Amino acid sequence: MLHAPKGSATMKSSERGIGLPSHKFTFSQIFGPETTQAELFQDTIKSQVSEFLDGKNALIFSYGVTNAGKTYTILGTPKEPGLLPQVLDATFQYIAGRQYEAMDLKPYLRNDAQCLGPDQIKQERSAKTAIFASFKEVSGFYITNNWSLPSTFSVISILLLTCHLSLSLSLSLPLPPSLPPSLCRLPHPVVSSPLGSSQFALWVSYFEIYNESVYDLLQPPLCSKSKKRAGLRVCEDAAGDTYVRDLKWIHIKNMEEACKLLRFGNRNRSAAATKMNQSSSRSHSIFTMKLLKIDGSTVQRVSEFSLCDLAGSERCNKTNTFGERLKEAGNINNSLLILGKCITALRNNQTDRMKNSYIPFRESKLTKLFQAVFCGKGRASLIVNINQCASTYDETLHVMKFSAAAKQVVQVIPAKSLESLAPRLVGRDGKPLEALKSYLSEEELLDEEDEADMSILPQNELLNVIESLRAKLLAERRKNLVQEMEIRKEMGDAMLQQLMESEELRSRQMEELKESYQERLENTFDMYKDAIKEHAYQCAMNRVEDDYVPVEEFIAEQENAEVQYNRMSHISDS
Ligand SMILES: Nc1ncnc2c1ncn2[C@@H]1O[C@H](COP(=O)(O)OP(=O)(O)OP(=O)(O)O)[C@@H](O)[C@H]1O
Repeated sequence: MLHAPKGSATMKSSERGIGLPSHKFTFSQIFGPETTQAELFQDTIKSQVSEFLDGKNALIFSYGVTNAGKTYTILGTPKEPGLLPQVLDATFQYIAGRQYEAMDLKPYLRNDAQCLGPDQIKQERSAKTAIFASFKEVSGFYITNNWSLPSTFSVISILLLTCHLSLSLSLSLPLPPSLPPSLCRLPHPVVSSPLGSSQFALWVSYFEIYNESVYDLLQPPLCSKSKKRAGLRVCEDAAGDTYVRDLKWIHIKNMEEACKLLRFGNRNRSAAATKMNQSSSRSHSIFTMKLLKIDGSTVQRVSEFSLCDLAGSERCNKTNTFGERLKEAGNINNSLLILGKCITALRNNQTDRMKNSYIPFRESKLTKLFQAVFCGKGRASLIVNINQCASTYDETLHVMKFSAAAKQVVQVIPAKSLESLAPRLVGRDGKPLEALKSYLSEEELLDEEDEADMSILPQNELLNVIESLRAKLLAERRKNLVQEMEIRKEMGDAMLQQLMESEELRSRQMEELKESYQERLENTFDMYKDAIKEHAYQCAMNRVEDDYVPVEEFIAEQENAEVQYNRMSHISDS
């Protein structure tokens, strides 16, 4: 239950009769400030860790306003290790004694693995050595970045009643039928050690999305500050799954190595002080583990577990944001906005069978990268961090509204029934497929309030009912509009088809006509040619007949001419 404090924008609005001063939200689970990190792990993501060890994908987000405890939830402190070190610890316990030591099998693209040659293995080893060489011996379990805060600030942080609200966007996949039943049980601590001869290799990556660019946090820092870090590209593999190209994947064997990598990555992470948090994270950081299950020298499966520490959602005026910080805030808010839009569109598509809203996964790097998980290839959980600080009330309310929308994505789909549908839930374009639409029955789509006696509802509940009815009416209108458009499109298509067919017929007839004219023309031409030839021959024959002189007459004439000539020459001589 959120009650707007005096002076907050929400309270001011409600005093003017717009909106309510109190809001009620429902979450999967709520944890108070007394909750330990171990309890949080047990009650939230433990089941996802066991699924990960069983070969499925998992994604955890920590979300909330700046300074609400997101980084604390994910990383924790040396005394209170957060979710990430606990997941790593559980994984190493699970694969203990069954680690695949050779580094010749490495994750490739999003879900594949590749076999490395001797030179590539050498490169992998030297990349790992280069990272570890930058550390002196690490003592202790886990060391985060700068946890020491100014004394005034530490007082404030003690007063913070940081809560973790957990909800999950569960789109779980069925267990592979080949899995032995022993893997489904969860004794101490998360999943029992596997039976059989399988071995496991754990590879990790750590990157951040800062100002909509992806940077590898396991890349050695640049020597010169003037040089710009190289951003990495988000690409798609043949199956349409996204992956970060040229991202460093490091093979780790124990918690000490994991701890060093985390320290290395955290040093590279873009954190800058805002007015509200001295070590505020200005980027979304994503730590991903890939577990390769290997039989002999063949990779049987690759499962992925990502923990995403989102940058704080914030309004610019509160956090004194200028220049570079302002640009960061814009990018942070934009990617969170897109995340919100995707979740809202997913929810809308699930609640309205006729709706097929566009889901803007591609509009931000964050959602593009995790599209597959949202679309059924794994299970996503959102851990919402809030604090009771009155000055961030309006932002916190915003966070809660967003999370409430995310929560509804889960409520519509019973996870068990989803299992058989999950792989077909959403197409590559992010649109939900027919399977899900037809799965939801009319009754499931009717809210309880449709059947309730509304007169007994308090005013704010009535407003909610009105709001929901308004939304339904709008959805209905939109549905009708879509149907009308579809009919128009169908008619247009049919007319176009008809036009194209008649056009084809016409051009075929033209062609035939042309051919027949051509033939007739050629025949006439031949006829004329023959006639001309005949005429020319006749003329020639006539000429021959006219000019004909019999031979005897010709000879006599010749002789006569000769005599004449001789006589003439004699006269001239004398
Ligand atoms: N549950 C908790 N118990 C004790 N201290 C906490 C708790 N949650 C947060 N803190 C402290 O509050 C301060 C702010 O927390 P943190 O840096 O995790 O916030 P954040 O939400 O990640 O902020 P940003 O988004 O700005 O990075 C830190 O000093 C952290 O140690």
